[in-house]
Amino acid sequence: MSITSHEKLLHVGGVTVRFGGLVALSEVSLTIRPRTVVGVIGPNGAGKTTLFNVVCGFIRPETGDLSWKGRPLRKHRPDQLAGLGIARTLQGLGLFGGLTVLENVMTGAGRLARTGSLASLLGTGKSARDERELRDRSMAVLTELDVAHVAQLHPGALPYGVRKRVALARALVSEPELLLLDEPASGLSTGEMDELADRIRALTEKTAVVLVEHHMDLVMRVCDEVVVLDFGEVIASGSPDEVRVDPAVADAYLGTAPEELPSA
Ligand SMILES: Nc1ncnc2c1ncn2[C@@H]1O[C@H](COP(=O)(O)OP(=O)(O)OP(=O)(O)O)[C@@H](O)[C@H]1O
Repeated sequence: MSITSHEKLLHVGGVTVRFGGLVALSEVSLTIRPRTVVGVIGPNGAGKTTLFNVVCGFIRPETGDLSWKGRPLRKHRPDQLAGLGIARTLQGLGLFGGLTVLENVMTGAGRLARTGSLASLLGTGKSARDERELRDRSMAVLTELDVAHVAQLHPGALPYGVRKRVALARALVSEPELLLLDEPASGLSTGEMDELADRIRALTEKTAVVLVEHHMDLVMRVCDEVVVLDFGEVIASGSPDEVRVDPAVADAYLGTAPEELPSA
């Protein structure tokens, strides 16, 4: 069945990025449909983070285009993402050490800020009711992620796995239609990774997810579609089952026979 434009949430078309003489992305295209999980995998240096950064507006592609819900996405900046309905978590988490967990989560509400909530938080348009609503919403997301008990603590004092949940809560508070996750499983225990897998699947009730991840077992378990990059090129894409048996993928992951790739 062909994909009609209204079914495309995000489309990346023929994107090329160069750093000096190095081609980090070469004619990369991908489409994210609503409420699907798309994994972006590939060996070190394949271009995954660069692609993530292009979508976030950190890096402008040399050629190619992006569209969001059928409209061109040009010159967008990372601080505009929440307003568009896109949220992200970064490898480095990027939590503010001087704010409590609850305040950190409240800062993720850029999209809601259009109605004044963030302005209220920042004291630029005082509205106690807006702030209360944002607080309640932030607490609800923290509760959903089982970290409400640390709401009044500062993130620096918390275990890494808990901080990762706080970063996820901050991304989710804006109720994004697309969530970009950069290596969400790094540093997590096996149990935490299982919870993360369930969480990502549960998110698809409302949200599409792009998952840039090294942990193949997580990717194969939660993704509807997997895009494989190698040296900046898309060398394979399809369902986890299709990608797992693709010889080009095994070649890219040196010495890894297709049957040795983790099963779903
Ligand atoms: N700012 C930059 N300046 C120069 N080269 C860069 C820059 N960012 C990335 N690169 C290069 O572009 C290529 C793609 O890098 P990228 O970080 O996107 O890969 P990756 O798939 O995310 O790798 P990893 O899995 O190791 O995080 C690599 O060769 C990298 O060295």
